[in-house]
Amino acid sequence: MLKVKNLTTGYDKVNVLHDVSINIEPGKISCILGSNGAGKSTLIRSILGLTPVRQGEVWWNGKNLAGEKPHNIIASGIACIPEGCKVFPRMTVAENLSLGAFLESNRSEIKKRLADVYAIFPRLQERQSQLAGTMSGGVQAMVSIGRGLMAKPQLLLIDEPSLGLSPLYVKENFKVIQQINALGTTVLLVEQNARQTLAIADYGYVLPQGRVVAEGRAKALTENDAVRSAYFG
Ligand SMILES: Nc1ncnc2c1ncn2[C@@H]1O[C@H](COP(=O)(O)OP(=O)(O)OP(=O)(O)O)[C@@H](O)[C@H]1O
Repeated sequence: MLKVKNLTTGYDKVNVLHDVSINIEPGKISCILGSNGAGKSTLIRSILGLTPVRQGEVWWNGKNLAGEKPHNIIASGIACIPEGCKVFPRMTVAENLSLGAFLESNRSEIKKRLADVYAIFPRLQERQSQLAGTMSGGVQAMVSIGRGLMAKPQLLLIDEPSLGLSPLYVKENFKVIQQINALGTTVLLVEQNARQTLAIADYGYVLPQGRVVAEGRAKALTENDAVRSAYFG
């Protein structure tokens, strides 16, 4: 579905990703594990066409994305929930969610998607008229995930959904990610929180410093000694 082949890229004169290859299979939850500054967000930026690929290729549904503009990549079925699950604070919950469907003009389809998001997050329906910036970080994270779903993507990229959230909200949102996947959306989860991520993922890549040093089924990675000592303490 999505193949990143031998990707090397970075900023200015420095490369932050080196020869990175990943393969995202449809219907699964895949994850990229790495600590601060490992290059996780840069990988997402390269997939979305925001950071140009210096070497290597990104293939999406059989098409090489070289030179493709970010808005065309988004329109082809990839949505991204950015790091820190940011919302537009002066807009209501419903307005934030509607923005996620900006490529869809059919009003009844938008209404249906909104109903689907409210079914996943009943709390957002209760607060649909509230300004997003006045809500707790955990509820803002739900808005951000909901906004990603409003695009009805084939592939949802989620950049560190646990960042800054209390353990309770992390647990709740990870459950929602599983639920979203069970409803048919392929997920690529980029995280530092290895334990909880591997608990819901099918397959993972370990990217400590811009290079993939280990990959495998989530269960095998959980049992991998190098991964355990680096990420589980
Ligand atoms: N726009 C930019 N210009 C220059 N350097 C950048 C830029 N964005 C990121 N970097 C650098 O690239 C490296 C990788 O950053 P990246 O954000 O991809 O890492 P990350 O794994 O997502 O980490 P974090 O969890 O801290 O966001 C870091 O050293 C960072 O300082």
